[in-house]
Amino acid sequence: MTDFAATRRAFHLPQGIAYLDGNSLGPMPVAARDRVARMMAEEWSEMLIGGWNKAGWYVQPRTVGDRIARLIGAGPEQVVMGDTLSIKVFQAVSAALRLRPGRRVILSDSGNFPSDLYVADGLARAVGAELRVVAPDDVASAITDNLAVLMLTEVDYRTGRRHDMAALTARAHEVGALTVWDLAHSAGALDVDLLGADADFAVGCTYKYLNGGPGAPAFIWIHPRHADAAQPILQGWMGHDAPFAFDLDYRPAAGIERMRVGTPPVIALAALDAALDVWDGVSLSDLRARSVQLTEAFIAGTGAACPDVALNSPRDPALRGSQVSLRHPQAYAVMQALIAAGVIGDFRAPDVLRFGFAPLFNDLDDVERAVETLARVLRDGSWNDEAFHRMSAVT
Ligand SMILES: Cc1ncc(COP(=O)(O)O)c(C=O)c1O
Ligand SMILES: Nc1ccccc1C(=O)C[C@H](N)C(=O)O
Repeated sequence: MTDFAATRRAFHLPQGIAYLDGNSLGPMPVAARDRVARMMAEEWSEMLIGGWNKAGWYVQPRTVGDRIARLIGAGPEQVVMGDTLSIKVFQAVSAALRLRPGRRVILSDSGNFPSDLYVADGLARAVGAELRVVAPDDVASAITDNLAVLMLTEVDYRTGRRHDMAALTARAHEVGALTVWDLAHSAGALDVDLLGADADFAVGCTYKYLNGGPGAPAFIWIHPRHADAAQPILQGWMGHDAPFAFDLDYRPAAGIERMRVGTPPVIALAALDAALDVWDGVSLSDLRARSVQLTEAFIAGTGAACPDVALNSPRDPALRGSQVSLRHPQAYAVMQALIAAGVIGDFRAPDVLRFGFAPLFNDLDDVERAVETLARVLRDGSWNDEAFHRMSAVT
C-alpha cells in the first residue's frame, strides 16, 4: 500500500491552507529546494562546463524521461524532456502529420486547452492542413477516413471530463490515423497506460501533478513503432545524431532523442528529478483509488451542503480525471472569497470554480475544509460583500 501520509510530508505546504490547485502548479517538494541548492554548490559552481558530462547534465533529458515513463505506462528510452508543452504539442502533431502524407485533417475538440488548438492551427496554416474542432462528445463520430491526426487532451482542463484513450485510439487506427494525447491533466493524476492504449504520441507538462515547479520542462513520448520513423520539424542540434560533429546537414538521432531541440534546462531538471523521488514506491492503482475517493467525497459533500452550485464534471468517476469543477454565476467572486479563507482552487471563465485533488498531498481533511468553507461562503454571502471586493481589488 502506498503511504500517502509520507508523500504529503514530502511537500512544503504553507500553514493554514487547503491547496486544491496542484492541477495548475504543484507545491514545492522539500527535497527540490535542497537538490537545487546542492546542484548550484557542487555542480555549476565547481564543475563549470565539465558538469555536462561529470554531473550528467547532457543525458538528463533522457534519465529524467525514464522516470516519467513509469508514471504514464511507457517503457525506458521512450520519453525525453525539454521545452514547454506547447512546443512538444507542435513537435508531436507535426511529426504525426508527416507520417500520414496525403492526409490533411487534424481533429481536436473544443474542450482542449487553447494553446494546443492555437499551435495546431498555426501548423495547419503553415503546411496547408486543416484543423477541425468538434464538441467533446462528437469526437468519435468525427473520426473519418481522411483523418491524419487525432489530437486530444485526455482530461479536460475545465470540466475534468476524461476521454477513453484506448477506445478513441482504436477508432483512429481503424481509419489509418495517428493519435497525439496531451497528458497535462493526467500524468501524476491517473493510472495512464500509453502502451496499453496503443497510443502513438503523447506529451505533457511536469509543473502540475508531477510537482516539478514553475516552468518545469515538458515531456514527449513516441510509441517505439514510430520512434525511428518520426521526422522532427524542429531540427535542433541536440536532436542530431552527432551534435558535437557540428555537421552542416541534419541527421536525426536514434529513437526519442531526436525530439530534443536545444540546451536542456538543467536547474529546472534538478528540481524535477527531486520531485520525482516522491513517486518512488507510489503505485498508480493506489493513486487512482485515492483520487476517486477524494473527488467522490468532494462531490458528495458539496452536493449536500452547497445547493447554489452545479456540478460541471462527470458524476461517474470512470469518466473523470482528478479535478472537480462547479458552476456558479459569480464564480470569480466566490473563488476570491474561498482563497481569502485559505481554500485555494481557481476560476476559469466564464463561471467555473475548479478544484484539483492531487493524491500525493491532498487528503480528506482538505476535502472537508473545502466543502465547509464553500458552504459557509455561499451561505453568508461574503463573496458578495462590497467591502471584501474593495479589499481584494488591492491585494
Ligand atoms: C492541456 C494543456 N496543454 C497545454 C498547456 C500549455 O502548456 P505550456 O504553457 O507549458 O506550453 C496547458 C497548461 O498550461 C494545458 O493544461
Ligand atoms: N502554466 C501556467 C502558468 C501560469 C498560470 C497557469 C498555468 C497553467 O498551467 C494553467 C493550466 N494549464 C490550466 O489548466 O488552467
